[in-house]
Amino acid sequence: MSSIKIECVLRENCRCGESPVWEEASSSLLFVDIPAKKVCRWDSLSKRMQQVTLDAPVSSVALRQGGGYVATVGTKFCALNWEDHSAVALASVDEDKRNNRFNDGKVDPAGRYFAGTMAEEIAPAVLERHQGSLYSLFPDHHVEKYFDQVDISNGLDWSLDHKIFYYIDSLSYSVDAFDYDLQTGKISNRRSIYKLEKEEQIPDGMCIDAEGKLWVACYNGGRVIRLDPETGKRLQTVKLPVVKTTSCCFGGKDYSEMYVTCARDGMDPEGLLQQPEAGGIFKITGLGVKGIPPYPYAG
Ligand SMILES: O=C(O)[C@H](O)[C@@H](O)[C@H](O)[C@H](O)CO
Ligand SMILES: [Zn+2]
Repeated sequence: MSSIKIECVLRENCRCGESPVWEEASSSLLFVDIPAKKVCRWDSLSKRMQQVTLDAPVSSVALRQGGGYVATVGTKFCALNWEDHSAVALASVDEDKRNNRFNDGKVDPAGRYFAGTMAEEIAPAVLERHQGSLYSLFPDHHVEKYFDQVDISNGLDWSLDHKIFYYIDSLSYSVDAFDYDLQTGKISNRRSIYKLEKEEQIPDGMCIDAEGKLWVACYNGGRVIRLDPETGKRLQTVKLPVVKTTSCCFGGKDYSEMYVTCARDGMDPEGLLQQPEAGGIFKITGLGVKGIPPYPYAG
């Protein structure tokens, strides 16, 4: 039996921490704080934090083949230069929707950067409905749109054989799957593989483990859950000492640790007193399962 340990490794007070990504080359965790417009990089060896502040909400970050990063900033896919703190737009979406911004994003196994949009929130999960769409930025910088009518575009990942794309529109309270064509980047045959239970609250960020099972961070649920996408069954629940858990990824040595982001926005003063680590970065060890490395953007 493995014994699970949960530890707040960085008390960062993120307003809305999101998009954790492990960078093996520097033993660092990348993540964003969306409303604070920040991309952060925490060196797990030196415990030092670096950050770049941009001029619009930054909702996801990813590695870039050949160095540097890409990020979704406002409604733009951007290339991020860590040295000079610059963000250069590679493509723009939703230009007719002034109140929209990107939300979660991740790179597919062929190096395309997938990310979806949403209307800006008035309060957490309070927003104009059906304004979002799902897009991907191809390595040649052209953008393809998959569908619209999304409420809060969130967690995404691909099966280990690259034949299935998993996706979460938070307000559907469902984890969905599509058939995936890695050659073309096309998706088809949408179906639900898991409906969240009431106490699990709102599905947010997601990642896959080396056994092909899905881990979903439950916003307002204070937990990550492990799902078997084949049977539609929940296999495990890991509770955290903060309620607004937003996303998760594997990292550390051999991807044997899980990192979880969370939010402070939307918590009342009493909640913040009870959960002083809200907005921090959590590390879970002893899960007994590993993750896989993140794919870098190929453009
Ligand atoms: O990070 C996100 O995905 C959204 O931008 C957040 O605002 C919350 O997670 C959402 O409100 C919960 O559904
Ligand atoms: Zn999210």
